Amino acid sequence: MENGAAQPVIVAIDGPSGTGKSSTSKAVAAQLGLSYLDTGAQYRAITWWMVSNGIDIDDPTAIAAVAGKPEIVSGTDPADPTITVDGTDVAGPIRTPEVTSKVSAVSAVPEVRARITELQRSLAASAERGIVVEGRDIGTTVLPDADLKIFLTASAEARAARRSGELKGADVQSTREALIKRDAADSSRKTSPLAKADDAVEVDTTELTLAQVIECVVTLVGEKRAVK
Ligand SMILES: Nc1ncnc2c1ncn2[C@@H]1O[C@H](COP(=O)(O)OP(=O)(O)O)[C@@H](O)[C@H]1O
Ligand SMILES: Nc1ccn([C@@H]2O[C@H](COP(=O)(O)OP(=O)(O)O)[C@@H](O)[C@H]2O)c(=O)n1
Repeated sequence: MENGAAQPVIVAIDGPSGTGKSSTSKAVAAQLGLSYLDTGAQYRAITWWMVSNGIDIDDPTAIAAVAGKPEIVSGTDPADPTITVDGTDVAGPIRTPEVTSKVSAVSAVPEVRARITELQRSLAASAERGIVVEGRDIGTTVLPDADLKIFLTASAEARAARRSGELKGADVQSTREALIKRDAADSSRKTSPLAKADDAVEVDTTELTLAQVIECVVTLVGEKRAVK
């Protein structure tokens, strides 16, 4: 685009846990002046609400019945992404091992996905300069018309090493097993499973530094913008 008034650009970044989606998406959005949405945080937030309200996580009917109740609000500034449930800041509580172990079951419930998908589409539509949205089903289901779709991968070993580096003291082997279990649940659910869209660019980050992955995505966005 000429005269600096770039059209909004929508970037979808999907992939399994620990492939670098959050770090890459935040940095790309910040560099390009775009909004940023962590959709995993939204699924974690609704899971946190279910746990806090004593909903039986093994009962999809019970989850479906209350899926519309919590008000989940995401702040989309990549320098300060926020997440609240009914006005309470839940950025910390949504990262506990308990929520992490229950989020796949809650996010497999179709009523939960419908609710959260609607929020995601509305945030993407209102992002004036565009947005980087990261998750599991963004390119396939939430934003199938995204300008650019990226699917990040990495070996289970690399992903487990990265995650246990974050969770101080966590043992790599048990982190690896937990990751593999969550990926299997996310990939095998019926409603919008974790999957690469046919038109997504796959980037294997196993041997790349975070800076290299960011540069790769920024370059791909530039190429898309040039032909828009
Ligand atoms: N290419 C990379 N090389 C090394 N570490 C990375 C790379 N990408 C991300 N990380 C680190 O791995 C951890 C998980 O990354 P994150 O972006 O949260 O992954 P995801 O959102 O896919 O689960 C973070 O500590 C991050 O700094
Ligand atoms: N678009 C998305 C994003 C996350 N999720 C669910 O939310 C969970 C947490 O996502 P996350 O991105 O915070 O996970 P991490 O890989 O960052 O630990 C995933 O394991 C999925 O069960 C989903 O179903 N669809």
